Amino acid sequence: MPELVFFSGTMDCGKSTLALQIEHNRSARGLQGMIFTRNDRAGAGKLSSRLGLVTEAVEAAEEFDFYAYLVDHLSRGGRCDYVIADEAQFLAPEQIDQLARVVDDLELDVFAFGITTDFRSKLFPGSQRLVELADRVEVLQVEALCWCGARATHNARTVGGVMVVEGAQVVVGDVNAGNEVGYEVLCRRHHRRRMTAATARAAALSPDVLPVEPPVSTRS
Ligand SMILES: Nc1ncnc2c1ncn2[C@@H]1O[C@H](COP(=O)(O)OP(=O)(O)O)[C@@H](O)[C@H]1O
Ligand SMILES: Cc1cn([C@H]2C[C@H](O)[C@@H](COP(=O)(O)O)O2)c(=O)[nH]c1=O
Repeated sequence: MPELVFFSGTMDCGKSTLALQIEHNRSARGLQGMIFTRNDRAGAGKLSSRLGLVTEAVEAAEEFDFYAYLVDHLSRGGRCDYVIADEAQFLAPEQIDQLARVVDDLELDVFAFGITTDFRSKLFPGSQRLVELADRVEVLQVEALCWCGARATHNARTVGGVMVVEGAQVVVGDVNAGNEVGYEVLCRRHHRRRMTAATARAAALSPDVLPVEPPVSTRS
């Protein structure tokens, strides 16, 4: 039975790498996939992973219709055995509906990859629709870590090194970027407290932070 699967996680947890692995393993067995992406950091029409692998993809822009594109491709005698859609958080809800129709009416597996929530910890509309429609939601096994060592579950945006909670939902960027706009993955506790690795380091070094004395009753 073909499925719509949503592989989700924070930034930098290996989603694009897994997309490339699924593509590799299936094409090694003679299957032919159609790869789509939107706004990959490597540029239009690319699906790239931080491990250095990159492959060509169809750029699914705003008005792109996945169902119509695939019907057209197949009716011209083209082949497609499965579909991969990376950076699926950027897709419009209607485009996710099209992907579900690809599964149900064209009987193709669709593997979608994306982050669930934005820098404000709000759902991206595309991810919300995926959670609503997917046959399965898979959280990636390789966990990205917060600076404190806990599992990172949230994405923070920094502007000039400072965590922000206001701004446009979509700003293409990277972790460890050192650019004006960057991203950092954090656990919920530190996302709530707006404590990035840099602010935690600064607080630890600050002379304003006094060493904490244990309560009198516990002193030996
Ligand atoms: N130099 C490296 N050596 C080993 N693994 C790396 C290296 N750089 C990145 N990675 C792995 O790649 C992951 C990021 O993969 P990527 O597919 O780009 O993530 P995503 O698409 O989820 O943002 C990191 O979590 C890490 O496990
Ligand atoms: C949190 C957040 C992220 N983005 C952008 C930044 C990157 O370009 C992608 C995520 O890519 P990855 O392969 O999962 O690392 O999304 C954004 O536009 N808005 C956000 O809030």
